[in-house]
Amino acid sequence: MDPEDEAPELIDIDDASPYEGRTGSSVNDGDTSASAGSSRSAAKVDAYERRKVPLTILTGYLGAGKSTLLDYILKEQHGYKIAVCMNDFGDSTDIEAKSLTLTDPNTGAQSSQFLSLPNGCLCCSFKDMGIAAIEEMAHQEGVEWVMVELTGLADPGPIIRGFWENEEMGDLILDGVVCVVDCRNVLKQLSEQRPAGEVNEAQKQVACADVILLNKTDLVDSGRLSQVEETISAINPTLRVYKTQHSITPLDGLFDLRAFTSAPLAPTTIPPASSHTHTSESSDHAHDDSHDHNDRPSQPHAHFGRITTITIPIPSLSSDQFDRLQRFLEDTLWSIPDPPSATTSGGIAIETAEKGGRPEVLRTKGLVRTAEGREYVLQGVTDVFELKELPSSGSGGGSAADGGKVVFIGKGVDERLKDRLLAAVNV
Ligand SMILES: Nc1nc2c(ncn2[C@@H]2O[C@H](COP(=O)(O)OP(=O)(O)OP(=O)(O)O)[C@@H](O)[C@H]2O)c(=O)[nH]1
Repeated sequence: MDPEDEAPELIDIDDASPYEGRTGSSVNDGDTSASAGSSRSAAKVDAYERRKVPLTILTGYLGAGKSTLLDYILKEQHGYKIAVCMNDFGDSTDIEAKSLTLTDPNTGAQSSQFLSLPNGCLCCSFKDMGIAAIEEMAHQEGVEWVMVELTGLADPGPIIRGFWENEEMGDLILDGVVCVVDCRNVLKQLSEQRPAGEVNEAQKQVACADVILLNKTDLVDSGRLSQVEETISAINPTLRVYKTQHSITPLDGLFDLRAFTSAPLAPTTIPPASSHTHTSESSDHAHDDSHDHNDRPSQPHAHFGRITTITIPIPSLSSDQFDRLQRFLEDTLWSIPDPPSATTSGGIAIETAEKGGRPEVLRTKGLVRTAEGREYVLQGVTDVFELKELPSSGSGGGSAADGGKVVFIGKGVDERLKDRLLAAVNV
Protein backbone atom coordinates (compact mmCIF):
# COMPACT_ATOMS: atom_id res chain seq x y z
CA MET A 1 0.00 0.00 0.00
CA ASP A 2 1.21 3.46 -0.83
CA PRO A 3 2.24 5.10 2.47
CA GLU A 4 0.26 8.18 1.43
CA ASP A 5 -2.90 6.09 1.55
CA GLU A 6 -2.38 5.07 5.13
CA ALA A 7 -4.92 6.31 7.62
CA PRO A 8 -3.62 9.09 9.88
CA GLU A 9 -2.56 7.97 13.31
CA LEU A 10 -5.17 8.64 15.99
CA ILE A 11 -4.12 10.40 19.16
CA ASP A 12 -6.23 10.24 22.28
CA ILE A 13 -7.73 13.64 23.05
CA ASP A 14 -6.99 13.24 26.72
CA ASP A 15 -3.30 13.52 25.95
CA ALA A 16 -3.55 16.90 24.32
CA SER A 17 -5.32 20.04 25.46
CA PRO A 18 -7.56 21.43 22.75
CA TYR A 19 -6.15 24.82 23.76
CA GLU A 20 -2.66 23.74 22.78
CA GLY A 21 -3.14 23.11 19.09
CA ARG A 22 -3.56 19.40 18.85
CA THR A 23 -2.75 17.65 15.63
CA GLY A 24 -4.76 14.63 14.45
CA SER A 25 -7.04 13.47 17.20
CA SER A 26 -9.74 11.08 18.08
CA VAL A 27 -12.48 12.04 20.46
CA ASN A 28 -14.20 9.53 22.64
CA ASP A 29 -16.59 11.36 24.84
CA GLY A 30 -17.91 8.27 26.49
CA ASP A 31 -20.88 8.09 24.18
CA THR A 32 -20.93 4.54 22.99
CA SER A 33 -24.55 4.55 21.91
CA ALA A 34 -25.48 4.53 18.28
CA SER A 35 -28.44 6.77 18.88
CA ALA A 36 -28.84 9.63 16.47
CA GLY A 37 -29.33 13.31 16.94
CA SER A 38 -28.48 14.50 20.34
CA SER A 39 -25.19 12.87 21.24
CA ARG A 40 -21.84 14.34 20.32
CA SER A 41 -20.13 12.17 17.75
CA ALA A 42 -17.63 9.60 18.88
CA ALA A 43 -14.59 10.04 16.66
CA LYS A 44 -12.88 12.47 14.37
CA VAL A 45 -9.70 12.81 12.42
CA ASP A 46 -8.31 16.29 11.85
CA ALA A 47 -6.22 15.58 8.80
CA TYR A 48 -5.32 19.22 8.25
CA GLU A 49 -3.62 19.70 11.58
CA ARG A 50 -5.31 23.06 12.13
CA ARG A 51 -4.99 24.60 15.52
CA LYS A 52 -8.15 24.99 17.58
CA VAL A 53 -8.99 28.62 18.33
CA PRO A 54 -10.92 29.27 21.58
CA LEU A 55 -14.17 31.15 21.17
CA THR A 56 -16.26 33.14 23.64
CA ILE A 57 -19.95 33.78 23.04
CA LEU A 58 -21.23 37.11 24.34
CA THR A 59 -24.92 37.36 25.09
CA GLY A 60 -27.16 39.83 26.91
CA TYR A 61 -30.32 41.82 26.33
CA LEU A 62 -30.59 44.93 24.14
CA GLY A 63 -28.51 47.79 25.49
CA ALA A 64 -26.92 45.80 28.33
CA GLY A 65 -23.36 46.79 27.44
CA LYS A 66 -22.08 44.03 25.13
CA SER A 67 -20.57 46.34 22.54
CA THR A 68 -19.10 48.46 25.34
CA LEU A 69 -17.38 45.31 26.64
CA LEU A 70 -16.07 44.42 23.20
CA ASP A 71 -14.70 47.92 22.66
CA TYR A 72 -12.94 47.65 26.01
CA ILE A 73 -11.53 44.21 25.17
CA LEU A 74 -10.26 45.41 21.80
CA LYS A 75 -8.35 48.24 23.47
CA GLU A 76 -6.98 46.39 26.49
CA GLN A 77 -3.77 44.40 26.71
CA HIS A 78 -4.62 40.74 26.95
CA GLY A 79 -1.91 39.23 24.80
CA TYR A 80 -4.20 37.56 22.27
CA LYS A 81 -4.59 38.32 18.60
CA ILE A 82 -8.30 38.57 19.01
CA ALA A 83 -11.10 38.61 16.47
CA VAL A 84 -14.40 40.11 17.49
CA CYS A 85 -17.59 39.53 15.54
CA MET A 86 -19.72 42.48 16.67
CA ASN A 87 -22.54 42.60 14.23
CA ASP A 88 -25.26 40.75 16.02
CA PHE A 89 -24.48 37.20 15.09
CA GLY A 90 -27.62 35.14 15.01
CA ASP A 91 -30.01 37.72 13.63
CA SER A 92 -29.92 36.80 9.95
CA THR A 93 -28.31 34.53 7.42
CA ASP A 94 -26.64 37.47 5.72
CA ILE A 95 -23.18 36.45 6.79
CA GLU A 96 -21.35 38.70 4.36
CA ALA A 97 -22.87 41.80 5.97
CA LYS A 98 -21.01 40.96 9.18
CA SER A 99 -17.45 41.82 9.96
CA LEU A 100 -14.69 40.63 12.21
CA THR A 101 -12.58 43.22 13.96
CA LEU A 102 -9.05 42.04 14.64
CA THR A 103 -6.53 43.44 17.10
CA ASP A 104 -2.82 42.92 16.90
CA PRO A 105 -1.50 42.17 20.43
CA ASN A 106 1.86 43.82 19.68
CA THR A 107 0.75 47.11 18.21
CA GLY A 108 -2.86 47.30 19.40
CA ALA A 109 -3.79 48.11 15.80
CA GLN A 110 -7.31 47.18 14.76
CA SER A 111 -8.55 46.15 11.37
CA SER A 112 -11.96 45.10 10.15
CA GLN A 113 -12.78 42.57 7.50
CA PHE A 114 -16.10 41.38 6.22
CA LEU A 115 -16.77 37.71 6.53
CA SER A 116 -16.98 35.83 3.31
CA LEU A 117 -17.92 32.27 2.78
CA PRO A 118 -15.07 29.99 1.77
CA ASN A 119 -15.08 29.22 -1.93
CA GLY A 120 -17.17 26.22 -2.83
CA CYS A 121 -17.76 25.72 0.84
CA LEU A 122 -18.82 22.11 1.01
CA CYS A 123 -18.86 22.33 4.79
CA CYS A 124 -21.79 24.73 4.58
CA SER A 125 -24.01 21.83 3.66
CA PHE A 126 -23.56 20.37 7.11
CA LYS A 127 -22.66 23.20 9.40
CA ASP A 128 -23.78 26.72 9.94
CA MET A 129 -22.51 29.15 7.36
CA GLY A 130 -21.71 31.80 9.91
CA ILE A 131 -19.52 29.42 11.87
CA ALA A 132 -17.75 28.36 8.68
CA ALA A 133 -17.03 31.96 7.75
CA ILE A 134 -15.63 32.83 11.18
CA GLU A 135 -13.49 29.72 11.16
CA GLU A 136 -12.04 30.46 7.77
CA MET A 137 -11.23 34.04 8.71
CA ALA A 138 -9.68 33.05 12.03
CA HIS A 139 -7.52 30.47 10.32
CA GLN A 140 -6.33 32.80 7.57
CA GLU A 141 -5.47 35.62 9.95
CA GLY A 142 -3.71 33.56 12.60
CA VAL A 143 -6.27 34.60 15.19
CA GLU A 144 -5.74 33.33 18.76
CA TRP A 145 -9.14 34.09 20.25
CA VAL A 146 -12.58 34.78 18.83
CA MET A 147 -15.43 36.63 20.51
CA VAL A 148 -18.89 36.54 18.98
CA GLU A 149 -21.58 38.99 20.09
CA LEU A 150 -25.12 37.72 19.73
CA THR A 151 -28.06 39.92 19.01
CA GLY A 152 -29.77 41.18 22.17
CA LEU A 153 -32.96 39.32 21.32
CA ALA A 154 -31.30 35.99 20.58
CA ASP A 155 -32.09 32.79 22.37
CA PRO A 156 -28.45 31.76 22.80
CA GLY A 157 -29.16 28.04 23.28
CA PRO A 158 -29.18 26.92 19.64
CA ILE A 159 -26.18 29.13 18.78
CA ILE A 160 -24.13 27.83 21.71
CA ARG A 161 -25.10 24.32 20.75
CA GLY A 162 -24.09 24.97 17.12
CA PHE A 163 -20.59 26.14 18.07
CA TRP A 164 -20.19 23.36 20.61
CA GLU A 165 -21.27 20.62 18.20
CA ASN A 166 -19.06 22.13 15.54
CA GLU A 167 -15.96 21.47 17.64
CA GLU A 168 -15.96 17.88 16.42
CA MET A 169 -15.05 18.90 12.90
CA GLY A 170 -14.13 22.55 13.08
CA ASP A 171 -11.31 24.85 14.06
CA LEU A 172 -13.04 26.62 16.94
CA ILE A 173 -13.39 25.40 20.50
CA LEU A 174 -16.05 26.93 22.70
CA ASP A 175 -14.41 28.40 25.81
CA GLY A 176 -17.48 29.82 27.53
CA VAL A 177 -20.53 32.04 27.44
CA VAL A 178 -20.43 35.55 28.94
CA CYS A 179 -23.67 37.41 29.60
CA VAL A 180 -23.96 41.16 30.26
CA VAL A 181 -27.05 42.51 32.04
CA ASP A 182 -28.21 46.06 32.64
CA CYS A 183 -28.85 46.20 36.41
CA ARG A 184 -31.37 48.95 36.01
CA ASN A 185 -33.63 47.08 33.57
CA VAL A 186 -32.87 43.41 34.00
CA LEU A 187 -35.59 42.60 36.54
CA LYS A 188 -38.24 43.97 34.22
CA GLN A 189 -36.70 42.14 31.25
CA LEU A 190 -36.62 38.85 33.16
CA SER A 191 -40.26 39.16 34.18
CA GLU A 192 -41.67 39.92 30.75
CA GLN A 193 -44.37 37.42 29.88
CA ARG A 194 -44.34 35.50 26.63
CA PRO A 195 -47.33 33.80 25.02
CA ALA A 196 -48.32 30.43 26.46
CA GLY A 197 -45.73 30.65 29.23
CA GLU A 198 -42.70 30.51 26.93
CA VAL A 199 -39.38 31.35 28.53
CA ASN A 200 -38.27 34.83 27.52
CA GLU A 201 -34.89 35.56 25.93
CA ALA A 202 -33.47 37.44 28.91
CA GLN A 203 -34.03 34.39 31.12
CA LYS A 204 -32.47 32.07 28.54
CA GLN A 205 -29.43 34.32 28.27
CA VAL A 206 -28.83 34.16 32.02
CA ALA A 207 -29.57 30.43 32.15
CA CYS A 208 -27.06 29.56 29.44
CA ALA A 209 -24.14 31.69 30.65
CA ASP A 210 -21.00 30.71 32.54
CA VAL A 211 -19.99 34.24 33.57
CA ILE A 212 -22.21 37.26 34.08
CA LEU A 213 -21.45 40.96 34.22
CA LEU A 214 -23.95 42.87 36.36
CA ASN A 215 -23.36 46.06 34.43
CA LYS A 216 -24.47 49.67 34.92
CA THR A 217 -24.10 49.46 38.69
CA ASP A 218 -23.80 53.26 38.62
CA LEU A 219 -27.51 53.43 37.78
CA VAL A 220 -28.86 51.43 40.74
CA ASP A 221 -28.70 51.68 44.52
CA SER A 222 -27.33 48.93 46.72
CA GLY A 223 -30.78 47.51 47.46
CA ARG A 224 -31.60 47.06 43.80
CA LEU A 225 -28.17 45.59 43.12
CA SER A 226 -28.73 42.97 45.83
CA GLN A 227 -32.10 42.14 44.34
CA VAL A 228 -30.56 41.70 40.90
CA GLU A 229 -27.81 39.54 42.33
CA GLU A 230 -30.27 37.30 44.17
CA THR A 231 -32.52 36.94 41.17
CA ILE A 232 -29.72 36.13 38.77
CA SER A 233 -28.22 33.51 41.06
CA ALA A 234 -31.65 31.99 41.62
CA ILE A 235 -31.95 31.43 37.88
CA ASN A 236 -28.40 30.16 37.44
CA PRO A 237 -26.45 29.34 40.62
CA THR A 238 -23.38 28.20 38.67
CA LEU A 239 -22.58 31.68 37.38
CA ARG A 240 -19.40 33.55 38.14
CA VAL A 241 -20.58 37.11 38.83
CA TYR A 242 -18.78 40.41 38.23
CA LYS A 243 -20.29 43.80 39.07
CA THR A 244 -19.25 46.35 36.49
CA GLN A 245 -19.57 49.90 35.22
CA HIS A 246 -19.17 50.35 31.49
CA SER A 247 -18.43 46.61 31.33
CA ILE A 248 -14.96 47.10 32.79
CA THR A 249 -13.78 43.94 34.46
CA PRO A 250 -10.47 42.09 34.86
CA LEU A 251 -10.08 40.28 31.56
CA ASP A 252 -8.62 37.13 33.03
CA GLY A 253 -12.13 36.54 34.39
CA LEU A 254 -13.42 36.30 30.83
CA PHE A 255 -10.73 34.33 29.01
CA ASP A 256 -9.67 30.74 29.39
CA LEU A 257 -12.80 29.70 31.24
CA ARG A 258 -12.68 26.19 29.74
CA ALA A 259 -16.30 26.04 30.77
CA PHE A 260 -17.10 23.22 28.37
CA THR A 261 -14.05 21.11 29.07
CA SER A 262 -13.49 21.30 32.80
CA ALA A 263 -15.45 20.98 36.04
CA PRO A 264 -18.09 23.72 36.51
CA LEU A 265 -16.66 27.12 37.43
CA ALA A 266 -16.80 27.86 41.11
CA PRO A 267 -19.54 30.43 41.45
CA THR A 268 -18.41 33.59 43.09
CA THR A 269 -19.42 37.21 43.25
CA ILE A 270 -16.70 39.68 42.49
CA PRO A 271 -16.95 43.39 43.28
CA PRO A 272 -16.46 46.05 40.62
CA ALA A 273 -13.03 46.35 39.06
CA SER A 274 -13.04 50.00 40.08
CA SER A 275 -13.59 49.17 43.76
CA HIS A 276 -10.52 49.31 45.98
CA THR A 277 -12.08 47.48 48.86
CA HIS A 278 -13.02 43.88 49.26
CA THR A 279 -16.39 44.59 50.76
CA SER A 280 -19.51 44.25 48.72
CA GLU A 281 -21.05 47.44 47.36
CA SER A 282 -24.35 46.18 48.59
CA SER A 283 -23.77 46.58 52.29
CA ASP A 284 -27.29 45.57 53.12
CA HIS A 285 -26.81 42.30 51.34
CA ALA A 286 -26.54 39.59 53.94
CA HIS A 287 -24.27 37.33 51.89
CA ASP A 288 -20.54 37.21 51.77
CA ASP A 289 -19.03 38.25 48.42
CA SER A 290 -17.51 34.88 47.79
CA HIS A 291 -20.35 32.75 48.90
CA ASP A 292 -21.14 29.66 46.94
CA HIS A 293 -24.74 29.59 45.79
CA ASN A 294 -24.44 25.83 45.43
CA ASP A 295 -24.31 25.61 49.21
CA ARG A 296 -27.97 26.44 49.24
CA PRO A 297 -30.42 23.63 49.70
CA SER A 298 -31.48 22.21 46.37
CA GLN A 299 -34.74 24.14 46.24
CA PRO A 300 -35.98 25.47 42.95
CA HIS A 301 -36.58 29.21 42.93
CA ALA A 302 -39.57 30.71 41.29
CA HIS A 303 -39.07 34.47 41.54
CA PHE A 304 -39.09 34.77 37.80
CA GLY A 305 -41.56 32.08 37.16
CA ARG A 306 -40.35 30.21 34.20
CA ILE A 307 -36.71 29.22 34.77
CA THR A 308 -35.77 27.24 37.82
CA THR A 309 -32.67 25.39 38.83
CA ILE A 310 -31.78 22.43 40.96
CA THR A 311 -28.45 21.14 42.24
CA ILE A 312 -28.44 17.42 42.96
CA PRO A 313 -25.58 16.07 45.06
CA ILE A 314 -24.73 12.51 44.04
CA PRO A 315 -22.38 10.05 45.71
CA SER A 316 -19.57 8.31 43.85
CA LEU A 317 -21.11 5.90 41.38
CA SER A 318 -20.47 2.27 40.54
CA SER A 319 -20.05 1.56 36.82
CA ASP A 320 -23.63 0.28 36.71
CA GLN A 321 -24.89 3.51 38.31
CA PHE A 322 -22.77 5.55 35.92
CA ASP A 323 -24.45 3.81 32.98
CA ARG A 324 -27.81 4.42 34.58
CA LEU A 325 -27.02 8.11 34.94
CA GLN A 326 -26.10 8.29 31.28
CA ARG A 327 -29.38 6.63 30.29
CA PHE A 328 -31.32 8.97 32.58
CA LEU A 329 -29.71 11.99 30.91
CA GLU A 330 -30.54 10.63 27.47
CA ASP A 331 -34.16 10.00 28.47
CA THR A 332 -34.50 13.41 30.12
CA LEU A 333 -32.61 15.65 27.74
CA TRP A 334 -33.45 13.99 24.46
CA SER A 335 -37.18 13.92 25.06
CA ILE A 336 -39.16 16.65 23.38
CA PRO A 337 -41.10 18.54 26.04
CA ASP A 338 -44.84 18.39 25.92
CA PRO A 339 -46.40 21.44 24.26
CA PRO A 340 -47.51 24.14 26.70
CA SER A 341 -51.05 23.93 27.95
CA ALA A 342 -53.50 26.47 26.67
CA THR A 343 -55.05 26.61 30.12
CA THR A 344 -54.58 29.91 31.87
CA SER A 345 -54.96 30.96 35.43
CA GLY A 346 -55.06 34.63 36.34
CA GLY A 347 -53.74 35.46 32.87
CA ILE A 348 -50.66 33.27 33.29
CA ALA A 349 -50.38 30.10 31.30
CA ILE A 350 -50.07 26.93 33.33
CA GLU A 351 -47.28 24.97 31.72
CA THR A 352 -47.42 21.29 31.13
CA ALA A 353 -44.03 21.01 32.76
CA GLU A 354 -45.47 22.41 35.94
CA LYS A 355 -48.28 19.92 35.83
CA GLY A 356 -45.96 16.94 35.91
CA GLY A 357 -44.70 16.80 32.33
CA ARG A 358 -41.04 16.68 31.41
CA PRO A 359 -38.86 19.70 32.08
CA GLU A 360 -37.30 21.73 29.30
CA VAL A 361 -33.67 21.77 30.34
CA LEU A 362 -31.60 24.63 28.88
CA ARG A 363 -28.30 23.96 30.58
CA THR A 364 -26.82 20.98 32.41
CA LYS A 365 -23.55 20.99 34.32
CA GLY A 366 -21.95 18.67 36.79
CA LEU A 367 -19.09 16.67 38.11
CA VAL A 368 -19.49 12.93 38.44
CA ARG A 369 -17.10 10.70 40.35
CA THR A 370 -16.97 6.94 40.22
CA ALA A 371 -16.11 4.52 42.99
CA GLU A 372 -12.83 3.77 41.14
CA GLY A 373 -11.82 7.42 41.52
CA ARG A 374 -12.55 8.52 37.96
CA GLU A 375 -13.94 12.01 37.40
CA TYR A 376 -16.22 13.12 34.59
CA VAL A 377 -17.37 16.60 33.64
CA LEU A 378 -20.99 16.79 32.61
CA GLN A 379 -21.93 19.54 30.18
CA GLY A 380 -25.19 20.03 28.35
CA VAL A 381 -26.82 22.69 26.21
CA THR A 382 -30.50 22.02 25.48
CA ASP A 383 -30.67 18.40 24.30
CA VAL A 384 -26.95 17.86 23.69
CA PHE A 385 -24.85 16.56 26.53
CA GLU A 386 -21.42 15.14 27.11
CA LEU A 387 -19.87 13.20 29.99
CA LYS A 388 -16.17 13.63 29.50
CA GLU A 389 -13.45 12.15 31.65
CA LEU A 390 -11.10 14.71 33.15
CA PRO A 391 -7.46 14.34 32.07
CA SER A 392 -6.43 14.22 35.74
CA SER A 393 -9.04 11.53 36.39
CA GLY A 394 -7.81 8.50 38.32
CA SER A 395 -4.66 10.30 39.47
CA GLY A 396 -5.93 10.45 43.04
CA GLY A 397 -6.83 14.16 42.92
CA GLY A 398 -10.47 13.69 43.92
CA SER A 399 -11.63 11.31 46.55
CA ALA A 400 -14.39 8.83 45.72
CA ALA A 401 -15.89 9.78 49.07
CA ASP A 402 -16.41 13.35 47.79
CA GLY A 403 -19.10 12.38 45.33
CA GLY A 404 -20.27 14.90 42.76
CA LYS A 405 -23.28 16.91 41.67
CA VAL A 406 -25.56 17.51 38.74
CA VAL A 407 -27.09 20.94 38.05
CA PHE A 408 -30.11 21.41 35.81
CA ILE A 409 -31.37 24.83 34.70
CA GLY A 410 -34.58 25.15 32.74
CA LYS A 411 -38.32 25.28 32.67
CA GLY A 412 -40.15 22.84 34.91
CA VAL A 413 -36.95 21.85 36.76
CA ASP A 414 -37.94 20.94 40.32
CA GLU A 415 -37.66 18.38 43.11
CA ARG A 416 -39.39 15.77 40.96
CA LEU A 417 -36.44 15.79 38.60
CA LYS A 418 -34.11 15.21 41.53
CA ASP A 419 -36.27 12.32 42.78
CA ARG A 420 -36.36 10.79 39.31
CA LEU A 421 -32.61 11.04 38.89
CA LEU A 422 -31.83 9.51 42.27
CA ALA A 423 -34.31 6.70 41.67
CA ALA A 424 -33.04 6.05 38.13
CA VAL A 425 -29.42 5.95 39.21
CA ASN A 426 -30.37 3.87 42.23
CA VAL A 427 -28.62 5.89 44.92
N1 LIG B 1 -24.52 54.62 32.75
C1 LIG B 1 -23.97 53.56 32.13
N2 LIG B 1 -24.12 53.42 30.80
C2 LIG B 1 -23.54 52.35 30.22
C3 LIG B 1 -22.81 51.39 30.96
N3 LIG B 1 -22.38 50.44 30.09
C4 LIG B 1 -22.82 50.78 28.88
N4 LIG B 1 -23.52 51.94 28.93
C5 LIG B 1 -24.20 52.63 27.83
O1 LIG B 1 -25.35 51.87 27.48
C6 LIG B 1 -25.61 51.99 26.07
C7 LIG B 1 -25.76 50.62 25.42
O2 LIG B 1 -24.51 49.95 25.51
P1 LIG B 1 -24.06 48.90 24.39
O3 LIG B 1 -22.69 48.44 24.74
O4 LIG B 1 -24.26 49.46 23.03
O5 LIG B 1 -25.12 47.76 24.63
P2 LIG B 1 -25.33 46.43 23.76
O6 LIG B 1 -25.62 45.34 24.71
O7 LIG B 1 -24.24 46.22 22.80
O8 LIG B 1 -26.67 46.85 23.01
P3 LIG B 1 -27.38 46.17 21.73
O9 LIG B 1 -26.36 46.16 20.63
O10 LIG B 1 -28.56 47.05 21.47
O11 LIG B 1 -27.83 44.82 22.14
C8 LIG B 1 -24.46 52.81 25.50
O12 LIG B 1 -24.87 54.13 25.39
C9 LIG B 1 -23.37 52.68 26.56
O13 LIG B 1 -22.48 53.77 26.58
C10 LIG B 1 -22.68 51.58 32.38
O14 LIG B 1 -22.09 50.78 33.12
N5 LIG B 1 -23.28 52.67 32.90
